[in-house]
Amino acid sequence: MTIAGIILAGGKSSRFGKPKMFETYKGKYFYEYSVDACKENSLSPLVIATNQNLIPDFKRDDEVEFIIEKETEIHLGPLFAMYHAMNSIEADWYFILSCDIPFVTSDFVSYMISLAEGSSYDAIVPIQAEKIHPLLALYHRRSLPKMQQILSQDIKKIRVFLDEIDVLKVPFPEDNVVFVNINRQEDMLHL
Ligand SMILES: Nc1nc2c(ncn2[C@@H]2O[C@H](COP(=O)(O)OP(=O)(O)OP(=O)(O)O)[C@@H](O)[C@H]2O)c(=O)[nH]1
Repeated sequence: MTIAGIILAGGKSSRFGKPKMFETYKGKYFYEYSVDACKENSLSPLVIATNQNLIPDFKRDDEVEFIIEKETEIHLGPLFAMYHAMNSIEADWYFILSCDIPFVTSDFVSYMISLAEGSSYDAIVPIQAEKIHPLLALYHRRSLPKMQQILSQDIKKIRVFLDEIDVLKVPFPEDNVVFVNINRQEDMLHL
């Protein structure tokens, strides 16, 4: 079973006001927490999906590749970015990680991966207090055609895609901080 790691680190960061993947927490860029959690689980290939404008600020790392969206694609959102990256990489499963979740841990990634072995689900997605976290989740290669179909209808909502595939929803306790997600400057108060 091959599992690729895909870190989504593009988008507009319009609510945050500046590219949030380069915000720091305890001396590390936000996106580096995702990189490290993937490395510790030997996810390969390990890629960062981003765009040309952001590329210069990422640290060079021999273990990390970049998938770069074209100028016309950079504002198409996470569902497109997932599809674009997954479609360019050969793997059975893809671990998608959002760049704005600095509390993501290797143990979390490891637990999610343990559920993928032998699984016939199309996606394995965490859920906490009834909130689903599709940008910290595993997607099987077999979900790609449905993703493409949804995008071809100009639908950008991941929820619509999830309704069309077979999803294992994995419950996490309410006090688990892994899912703390930074969208606005005031969210930094939770760190
Ligand atoms: N590669 C890539 N990643 C994206 C894109 N849009 C969003 N993301 C990533 O998806 C995750 C969730 O993004 P959002 O916070 O919903 O969107 P955003 O554009 O980053 O921020 P807002 O403008 O504040 O909505 C983050 O990790 C983003 O970096 C995109 O078009 N390309």
